[in-house]
Amino acid sequence: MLDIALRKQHGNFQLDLAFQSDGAKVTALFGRSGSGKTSVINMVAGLVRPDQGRVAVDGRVLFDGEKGIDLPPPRRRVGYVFQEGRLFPHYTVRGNLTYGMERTPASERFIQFDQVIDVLGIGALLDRRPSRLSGGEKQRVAIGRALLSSPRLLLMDEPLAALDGARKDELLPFIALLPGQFGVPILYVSHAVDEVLRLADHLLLMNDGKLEDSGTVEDVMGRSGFAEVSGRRDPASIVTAMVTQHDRLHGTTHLSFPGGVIRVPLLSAPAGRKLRVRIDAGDVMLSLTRPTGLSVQNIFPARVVSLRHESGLVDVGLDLGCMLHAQISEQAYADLGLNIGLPLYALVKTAAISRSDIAEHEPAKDEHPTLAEEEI
Ligand SMILES: Nc1ncnc2c1ncn2[C@@H]1O[C@H](COP(=O)(O)OP(=O)(O)OP(=O)(O)O)[C@@H](O)[C@H]1O
Repeated sequence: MLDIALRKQHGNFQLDLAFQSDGAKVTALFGRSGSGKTSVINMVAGLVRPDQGRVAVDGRVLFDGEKGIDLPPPRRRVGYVFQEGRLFPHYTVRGNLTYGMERTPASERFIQFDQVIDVLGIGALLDRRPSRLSGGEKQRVAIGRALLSSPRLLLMDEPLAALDGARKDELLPFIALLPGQFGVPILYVSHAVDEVLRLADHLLLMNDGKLEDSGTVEDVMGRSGFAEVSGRRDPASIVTAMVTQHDRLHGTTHLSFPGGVIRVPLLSAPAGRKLRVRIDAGDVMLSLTRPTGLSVQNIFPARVVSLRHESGLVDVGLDLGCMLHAQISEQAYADLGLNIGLPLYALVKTAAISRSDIAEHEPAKDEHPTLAEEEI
């Protein structure tokens, strides 16, 4: 349980927010550059002192402005992974890894060296210096070093931002494994939608030093504040789905979800894999009758459950076993005669769902991420 309230004046910039995150494995702090994300985690880590506030992790108070509690960083039991590894260049990988471990009293160590090496796949790197590691390897070692201090909370500040797309895809599954394997919750700073989709349970949306929204990934990504901050056209729905089959002939993968079967562009994830799919509200069309003679493959019976008028558009909430949002014009709303409870059909074009809108959410228990040979 994270219980955080922070106030800080940085020149003209004022940070003022409070949140709690109970039971989440990964809490994502999402916002534009300069919204104050790094400042928040620096204050949780004890690297920056808030003007006022309180920071508690599982009931253990790390900072309380009123009570004069301000634990120094090493006593906070918080691990920190920075954007670019920040490994000690004069230590080998082994030296970097044991650094944090040796500073944690033996009675408080609950994460084992061998387990970290194994989960992060860094056994072959132990005798190398950081200068002989690729970007992805450096980050895995940095994660290992943070974990080996047996932290009660892991802070990650855009840990993938310095990596190219391929390395990023490779590291994401490792990060997804961490809370389950080590039982350490993560506060994860990002401004990448795909990372949040993949990793987070709880989402905090920051804007100009304030918390603009907070809740489950499904809820927050479905609201207009997130669309605005992430530069997306419309709000979106996040549906949870499972891979059922690949239709290579037609280049599609079939996913089962509460609304039926949705076809998306061909994926490599195996059958049975659980995914999150992001569907932009503007990509959902509505029809009062089941359409025929259309190219659209994804047609779902639905019922209107909410109508929200905003800036000349109507957000139509649909129940099709799960929630799906459609965004239509006032004209279309009037022409269709929409009202609450009306049965209709929701249509989603397969091609409108891009691969970056689909993320594995829970890694399969019996699988371990695989690594390609990395070029330095
Ligand atoms: N020590 C400081 N002194 C003055 N201003 C600061 C200080 N640290 C941060 N700021 C200001 O606070 C604001 C928030 O910065 P912060 O780094 O927390 O944002 P961010 O959301 O993490 O951005 P980015 O994604 O670019 O890292 C910025 O306007 C920044 O210039």
